[in-house]
Amino acid sequence: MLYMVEMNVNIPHDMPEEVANEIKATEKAYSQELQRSGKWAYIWRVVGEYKNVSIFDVESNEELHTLLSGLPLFPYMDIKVTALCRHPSAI
Ligand SMILES: O=C(O)CC1=CCC(=O)O1
Repeated sequence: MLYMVEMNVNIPHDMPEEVANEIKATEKAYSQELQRSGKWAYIWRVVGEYKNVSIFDVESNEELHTLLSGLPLFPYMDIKVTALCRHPSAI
């Protein structure tokens, strides 16, 4: 099942820089492992925003929820999930 996931990151301004950098490094490793597995199929930066648009290819809503809620930045993100299916005009 394919999903478009929009993640808008809002790290609190009063979070110490070292703490934020550690969380971002852990997030990067977590996301790259999922990218290597094929479950996190694409990730793009949205120009001019601390936001990404990603495509996930997972088995179920539950699996997607588990992966997203395990993101180290999860407590600091607004996440919008859109389920996708093949367009009838796609070739
Ligand atoms: O920087 C972001 O958009 C948040 C994020 C998700 C995966 C990652 O490595 O960073």
